[in-house]
Amino acid sequence: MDVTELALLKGKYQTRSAIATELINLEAILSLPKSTEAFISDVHGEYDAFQHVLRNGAGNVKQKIADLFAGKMTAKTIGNFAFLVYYPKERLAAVKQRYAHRTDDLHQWYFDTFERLIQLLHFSSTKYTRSKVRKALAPEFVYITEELLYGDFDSADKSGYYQQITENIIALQQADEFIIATCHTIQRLVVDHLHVVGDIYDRGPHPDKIVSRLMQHHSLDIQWGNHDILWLGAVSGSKLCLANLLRICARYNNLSIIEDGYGINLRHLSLFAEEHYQDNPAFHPRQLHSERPLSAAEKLQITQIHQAIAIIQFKLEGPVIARRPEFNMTHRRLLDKIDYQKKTITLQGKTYPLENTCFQTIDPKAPYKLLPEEKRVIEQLLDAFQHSDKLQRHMDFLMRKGHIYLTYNDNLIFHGCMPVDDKGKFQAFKIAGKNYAGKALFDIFERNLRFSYTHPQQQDDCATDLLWYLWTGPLSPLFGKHDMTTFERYFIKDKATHEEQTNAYYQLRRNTWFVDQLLREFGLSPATGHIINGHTPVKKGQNPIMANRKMLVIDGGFSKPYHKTTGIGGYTLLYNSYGMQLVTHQPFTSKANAIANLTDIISTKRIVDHAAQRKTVAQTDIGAELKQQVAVLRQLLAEKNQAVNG
Ligand SMILES: O=P(O)(O)OC[C@H]1O[C@](O)(COP(=O)(O)O)[C@@H](O)[C@@H]1O
Ligand SMILES: [Mn+2]
Repeated sequence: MDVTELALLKGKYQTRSAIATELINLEAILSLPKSTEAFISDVHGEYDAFQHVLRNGAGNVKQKIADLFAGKMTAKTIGNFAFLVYYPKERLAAVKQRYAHRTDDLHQWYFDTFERLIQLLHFSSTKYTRSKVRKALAPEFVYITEELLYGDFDSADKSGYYQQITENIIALQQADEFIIATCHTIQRLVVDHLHVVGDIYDRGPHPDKIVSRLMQHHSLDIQWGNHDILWLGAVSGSKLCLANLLRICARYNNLSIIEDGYGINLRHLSLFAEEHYQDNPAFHPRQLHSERPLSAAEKLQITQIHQAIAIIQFKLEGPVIARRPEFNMTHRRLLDKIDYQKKTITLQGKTYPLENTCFQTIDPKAPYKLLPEEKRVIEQLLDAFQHSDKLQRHMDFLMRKGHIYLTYNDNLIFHGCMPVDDKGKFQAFKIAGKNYAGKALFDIFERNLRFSYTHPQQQDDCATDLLWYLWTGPLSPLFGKHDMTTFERYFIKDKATHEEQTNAYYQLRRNTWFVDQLLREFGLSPATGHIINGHTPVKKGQNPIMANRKMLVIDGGFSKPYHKTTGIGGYTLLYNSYGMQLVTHQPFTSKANAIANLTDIISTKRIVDHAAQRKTVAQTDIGAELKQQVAVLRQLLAEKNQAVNG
């Protein structure tokens, strides 16, 4: 606690009774059970699946219903009730249709539902103070809900009073609103704090909706993923980050996020592409079966854009790599390793034939030189990105809530890896003549990102180039692979060249000694800490829980294109007062399907660890702050008591 906070606290509680009341309050809070945290990762634009997980409290809502109504509800009733809590509006519509001409039955349903919801709300809020619960209630229903929540239903004197309230809710046509508001409050209370472990953006269709939804969330933090960095990088002035994200949008048939989502016009790029590129199978957009099939003209247009932006990207890479020798990426300057006549490329001494080439805008004598139109297109796009209000708001939010890593309640959270050598020694990266490794490496990247973000007009400076490095550099903690072989995958058949060698971190993190060393590096205790990562999809047959249960990887693949390799629809991790649980989600098909068939996507829960004793708020980071306040208030009270007692 700093001096101003101390002064504020002293100023706020002037009288002895005010201090005593606050002390009683704080100490009571410290003894409450620790609230529930949920971790989610690599959502990659899959808004509906993400929403579902928020609505079902990462599986927690159903668990609470099952615990509370054990022996009183069948599995089917539990499922029905759970879906009402997840999707109250849609489920209400179905119920009202069912009871269309049976008002009495509908009223009975309302009475039963009010009672169950209030019981569930009560059960979900026992860990919190009344003041916190009040903040989670819809303002228009605070009074009514509190009466129902804390009322004494058994007292004969009051039973008429409660009956009057519930009957009036129906008579005054507030029943639906009340049910919807209460369900939202329950959703909110079952998970008190959300950690988003990176990669909100790219591949899936609606990252913008995810960010808008997160902006409404009551309590969260974000660890940036390499894909999020592309978007932050573009707004910070990196043309390379911009070219990469556009290329990925074209590749996944997602250009509408740019145009419709963020109101950025792609006309110049599209016209340029149409003029210079033809059809090319290597650049066809990937399409999932569930999507509306593209017309031939649409497909051709995206294929042309895809090639145009990919070539701009490869051209832009040359000068950045050249001006930053400390990036050690000279081998990634590829356009000067091509024999344009023979259509071959020589990599590490080996020559490969090139296929699906589209090098017509490249001058073999100056392969990295942009055509004047290419220059204009990318500059115009950068300007548009930097002037989209909505994108700016979203990126501001990502900056405000985001970090490269976070330590929170004993745990270390980051998206990718800590770059290490085979022995587990932290690898050093040189920035402006100085070496950074371990925690210092994470910190210097974050400092540069914040600098670049606040200086968007500086586009060729080191801080901005480092943003692109974070996307693809061999020592980037967000990437963690030696090369990103994008070029090879478009143009070279030999799959050996497509391989992306991973940092030794991904092997070593299976070992307890290694995880302990990392926790210590960040000032955490190996006895209580965990590391939580996203980034690498946990493939079928692999275990997401490693190193004596201290290392947890929760990229289960929300991303639809990865469902085949992971076999599941994603993981979430829950950390409550009893310990940690890993929740596996089945692939999510669509919201409409989930509601119509009541198909939940939670499959299994695996206990990661189980606390012998329930953890309390006192054992959390917030608890540590509260304890400091308690100490200050105690001292203040002692001084005041002494003054009174003389
Ligand atoms: O599957 P795609 O779209 O070709 O993307 C592959 C690229 O994505 C990456 O895996 C990075 O994205 P992730 O952070 O989602 O793993 C690169 O290593 C790789 O080159
Ligand atoms: Mn990633």
